[in-house]
Amino acid sequence: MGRLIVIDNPLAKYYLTLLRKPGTTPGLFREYMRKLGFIMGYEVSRLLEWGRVFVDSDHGRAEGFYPYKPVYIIGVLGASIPFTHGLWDAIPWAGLGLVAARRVISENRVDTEIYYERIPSSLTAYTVIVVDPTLATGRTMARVVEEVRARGGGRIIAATVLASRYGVEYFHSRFSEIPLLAIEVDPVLDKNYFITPGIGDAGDRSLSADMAFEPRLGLGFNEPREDRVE
Ligand SMILES: O=P(O)(O)OC[C@H]1O[C@H](OP(=O)(O)OP(=O)(O)O)[C@H](O)[C@@H]1O
Ligand SMILES: O=c1cc[nH]c(=O)[nH]1
Repeated sequence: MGRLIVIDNPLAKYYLTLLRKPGTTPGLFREYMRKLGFIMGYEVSRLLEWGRVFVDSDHGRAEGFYPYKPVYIIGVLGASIPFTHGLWDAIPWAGLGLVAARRVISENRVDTEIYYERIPSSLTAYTVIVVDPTLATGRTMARVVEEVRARGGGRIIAATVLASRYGVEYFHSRFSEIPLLAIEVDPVLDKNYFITPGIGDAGDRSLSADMAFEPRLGLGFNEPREDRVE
């Protein structure tokens, strides 16, 4: 069985708790996803390769670290935009590749269709982090890993917010050597291939318009008003 790393951190679990609530508006959903991306970047950094370096401060020499091997992040569009952004904030020296994928669900079958790719033709020099906020059946993550492999990507790390137990098993049955990091793993994949209890449709919730944006200010933008600005 492959290596599953479930992030043991109350701050991460708190933001996931907020993502689960159906009342979390798209603006806040994106904000919490981005924070989770940063936390995930912090955890992924333990698996990156670091070199040691001497650094001279004004008062003497100390030992420090520097990123030894270049990194590429591959974000899976569209749901992963805020999560990927947060992870990139944590590891800003990484390159960013994008793959757009959608699930095609037919009777008793789910496939992943890739409809856009912007990844370097060779990834041999890089540690590659594949980032997608949900891993339900695991088909999308596996399909994107195949694309990375086809470009010579050797050292790969998979990062998600929420996985299903089934998805983890499927992913590791295909790629037992790839570490998979998740904030949490839920027990059930329902008959529509959704993670249960889950966070709903992460794509819709991450990308939708938000007429209640900045609810903390109580502005209530979605209340109709007469005095429109022309
Ligand atoms: O593990 P899987 O069963 O493959 O499901 C996970 C995929 O589902 C979601 O994408 P979706 O197909 O909803 O597309 P979207 O991001 O464009 O909404 C999510 O972002 C993953 O890519
Ligand atoms: O539970 C799920 C499954 C696929 N995609 C999602 O966004 N959520």
